[in-house]
Amino acid sequence: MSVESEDEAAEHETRSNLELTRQIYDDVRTEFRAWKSAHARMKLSSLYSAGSPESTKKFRIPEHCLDSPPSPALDTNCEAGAWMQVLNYDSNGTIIDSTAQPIHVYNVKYAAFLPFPEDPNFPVDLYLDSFEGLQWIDDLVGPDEEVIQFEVVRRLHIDHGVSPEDIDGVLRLCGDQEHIPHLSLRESHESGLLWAVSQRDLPDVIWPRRHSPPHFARSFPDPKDDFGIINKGIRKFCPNLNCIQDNCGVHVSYDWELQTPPFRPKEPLYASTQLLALVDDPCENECFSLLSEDAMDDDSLDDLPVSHRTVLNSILKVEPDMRPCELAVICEMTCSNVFLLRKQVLGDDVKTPPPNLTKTKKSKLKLYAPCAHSGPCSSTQACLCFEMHRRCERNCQCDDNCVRRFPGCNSTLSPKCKCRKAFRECDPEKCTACNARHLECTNTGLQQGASQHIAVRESKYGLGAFAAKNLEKGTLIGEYVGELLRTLQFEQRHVIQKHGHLNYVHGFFVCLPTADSACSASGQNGGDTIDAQWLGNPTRFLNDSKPRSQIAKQVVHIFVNGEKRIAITTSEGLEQSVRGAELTLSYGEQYWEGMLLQAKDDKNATRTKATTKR
Ligand SMILES: C[S@@+](CC[C@H](N)C(=O)[O-])C[C@H]1O[C@@H](n2cnc3c(N)ncnc32)[C@H](O)[C@@H]1O
Repeated sequence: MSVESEDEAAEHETRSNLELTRQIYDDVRTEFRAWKSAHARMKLSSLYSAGSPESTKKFRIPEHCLDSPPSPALDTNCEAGAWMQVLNYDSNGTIIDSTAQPIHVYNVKYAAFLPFPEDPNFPVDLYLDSFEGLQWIDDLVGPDEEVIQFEVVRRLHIDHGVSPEDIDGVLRLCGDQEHIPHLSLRESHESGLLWAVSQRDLPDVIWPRRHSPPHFARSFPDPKDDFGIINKGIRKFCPNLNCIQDNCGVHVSYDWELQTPPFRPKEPLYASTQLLALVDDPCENECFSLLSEDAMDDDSLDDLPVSHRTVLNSILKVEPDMRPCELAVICEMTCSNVFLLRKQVLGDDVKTPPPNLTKTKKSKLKLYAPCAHSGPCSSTQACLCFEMHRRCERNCQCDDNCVRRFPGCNSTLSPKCKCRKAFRECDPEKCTACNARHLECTNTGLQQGASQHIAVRESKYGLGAFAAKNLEKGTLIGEYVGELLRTLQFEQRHVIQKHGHLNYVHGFFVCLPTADSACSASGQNGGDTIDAQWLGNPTRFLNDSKPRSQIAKQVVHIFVNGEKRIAITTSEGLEQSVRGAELTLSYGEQYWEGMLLQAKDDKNATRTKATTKR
């Protein structure tokens, strides 16, 4: 076949694939629309039968109004000419009447929806300001389009045998010609149409000719690439080691890369013979510390199975300085063999700390991120914790005995407990004297979920929390829990809650002045806030003690295994909170300043609106 005819054949195939794809697209779109409207009708009829008054109203913006450009800012006079037509339906779906109402046009470029749209006092500009810096994703493939494309791909591949490569080409061509945003099937192991679809619960569309979904080869890291496998796997879990949630949505920030730095091979800090200094007592597994000098130089390990070598090699990349006695247990080998193999693999030179492996992005350090680098946590290693003047915590990748880590207490006596003084709960891994591991220690209340029974009932300011029994001073009443908000969400919620004069947001910014120096900056959630409006426990009903009450409680921000949490306790200064008394705490002047300012602004806005109308 000549070169020209080969080209022609390829062109012909592309053209027929394109026609086929267009045809399939048309079919799938028609089937999907039919399914969707049947689905919507079913929903609507269930609403009618439930007799919901809302179901008899529908809103529609007349089409000619959609053409008008949105006005740059709040357009109170509706100059852009946008109207909303309100149609009233009876229970048979017949229109009873229709009225046209002018609508305000906001340049809502970023906000998904506007709260209190009918309330002229809502601070729209302030609310929209909090969305600054966000933008639409231009090439977003909508969820409906994704379902349609997935089905098109399935039919092309299963019914017509088109290869994944050709499908990619023809989808691109079709998308470009018809201006349909599209994804290629696989862009990386974490992006592309197939990956996006695998992340969703697809709607249960009943396609006329449903087959099993296509299986396209997915790429996995090379089985010999230990770090590739670890780094692919760790993304499935929450980076916070205290959390056991897979695909956790609470602790994972938008900046995954920074929050969970990939694991990298560690450089050994000790020469093999220097490991002898780390052994106090020889282990019972043919301990290397008992080897004669001659035997130490013998590096013939002929009898060692290959699988043992492979396992040890992998572990040495992650923990090169682990004691041979411990490694021997993990690898099911004798301690002497571990020692000899380590010597063979890593040599016997004293290692100097390697150059910086982790380049940290300083501009993004607002969020808490654990440190991850080789060598000790010092200025030479670009250690994030060192730079931020904070302690290393459990999520950091440094050794357990890193000097920047809080050492834990070695005391069973509460006034002497270093952890209490530093506003930390005792650490089950470090505080052995008080037996924190088995939760015998009294400084583990938040970890144990300890709380006091609180009665919730009407108070002077809406609902309030009341002591259900006499409470001794210093008693942990409970933990202030709710949704963990990032700064941006916090700003948005704050505007809404202040407007409603009901605010359940509690910040982590404040820290008691006597706290450990690590307190102000460190913590997995430093800089975040807790919002108890929609989720919480009875501590959300503690009102403010203004004017000063005799039974004020205190809020303490406590470190629990590297995370900041909010404990509410009865004040140390007071003898006892009696049964039936209202439990209150001080919200702080700032809280009320914000709320009052807002109330004043609202009043002024009403007055201005009224004057303008007149
Ligand atoms: C965390 S909530 C407390 C529970 C609230 N009373 C309820 O009914 O859900 C805080 C809100 O309670 C009200 N509040 C609490 N203490 C108050 C006080 N001393 N004076 C006026 N309002 C107060 C305010 O509306 C405030 O935004």
